[in-house]
Amino acid sequence: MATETAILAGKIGAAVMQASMNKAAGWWYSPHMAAASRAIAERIPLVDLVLEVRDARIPLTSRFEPLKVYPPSSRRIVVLNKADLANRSQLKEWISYMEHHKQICYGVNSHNEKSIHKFLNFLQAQIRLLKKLDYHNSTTTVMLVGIPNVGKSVLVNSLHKIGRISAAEKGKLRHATVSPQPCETKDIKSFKIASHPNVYVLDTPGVLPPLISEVEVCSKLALTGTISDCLVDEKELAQYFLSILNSSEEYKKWAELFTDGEAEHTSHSDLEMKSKRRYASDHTQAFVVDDVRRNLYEEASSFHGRSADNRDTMRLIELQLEALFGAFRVPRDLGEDCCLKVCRKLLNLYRTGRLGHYTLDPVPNYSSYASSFSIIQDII
Ligand SMILES: Nc1nc2c(ncn2[C@@H]2O[C@H](COP(=O)(O)OP(=O)(O)OP(=O)(O)O)[C@@H](O)[C@H]2O)c(=O)[nH]1
Repeated sequence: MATETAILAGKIGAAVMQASMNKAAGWWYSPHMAAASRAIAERIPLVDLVLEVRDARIPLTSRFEPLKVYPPSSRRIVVLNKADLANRSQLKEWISYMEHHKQICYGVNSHNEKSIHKFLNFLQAQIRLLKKLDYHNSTTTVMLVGIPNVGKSVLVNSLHKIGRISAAEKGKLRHATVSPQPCETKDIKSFKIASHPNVYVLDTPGVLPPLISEVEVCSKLALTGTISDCLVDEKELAQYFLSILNSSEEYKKWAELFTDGEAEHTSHSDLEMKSKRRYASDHTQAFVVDDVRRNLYEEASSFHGRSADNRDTMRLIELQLEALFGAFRVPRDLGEDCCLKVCRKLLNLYRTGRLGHYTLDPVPNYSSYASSFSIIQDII
């Protein structure tokens, strides 16, 4: 079911995003990215361990192309970051899939201290295994690599913060640049995450291939924030997200918010009413998020079109976007801008995990043709 859903949403997404992606093709590949790509490639054979950071929502699409030439080994760990935003059961399936194919893989939420603590322990254990007898006498260098915006800098900051605190020798806290915009990391920088023996982690700039031929791949990268919004049409991106939402089970969880108009008559305290008036246009407020969910649920559950028909699906998406003007309290007198405002708010809620948890890459079938060697190599 999850696989069919992802395939259907993918097809619709590809249809919706075609024009936008043609416009964006290759624009992300700056001279700066080319230089970073060369610098990373030179260092890969020199470091002890490579952590390939991928986005847990797109474990396949976010693979780091330059590592394709290296077979799975104990010198490489795939880190599925932003685990808090992915579908939990599909994340588990992805990790099992990688492990089944001898690729060490770990899911992490870099914003969560407990998750980082566990990951740090796991990393130390891997380093001990790698270095064996030499462990206590040698310094280990770990390099984080990945496409833009997968959370490499947040991960290195968190490892540095926790590792530094637990290390016997405490250094000054440093910070790698973090941003919701892709390509903010410009240089390779080193951070100490353990002492006696020393472990250093190199944060590197995000790198994408110069050209990506598949529209579906580009659409997923844009939706998850790897390709900057200014390179794509945000309305198309919002439509793509809605196609994913409508073909998933996530919106059905919001049924309890839709009480056939009863919500209108529920009595609210003065304080609640005041707060609602004061923050009416702040889409991050819980009452606005609930309104958004309620409207999306109402439109999707009362729609009678065929989900396999692109035209029907697009009609539903248009109805949902219409309904969101009210939910987000966006006045319609702003012309073109008001639609853009609605789409931006919707994308922001999706990207912060407030509209459900989605894994956009289906887990390949272990036993089918997908397990043929060349395809496995493409994935891991
Ligand atoms: N929800 C969630 N957000 C995360 C996580 N890790 C990173 N982020 C967010 O993802 C965005 C990108 O994080 P960065 O650490 O700047 O990503 P990067 O890979 O270093 O980006 P580049 O500079 O493009 O290479 C920021 O808005 C982070 O707050 C995570 O585990 N969970």
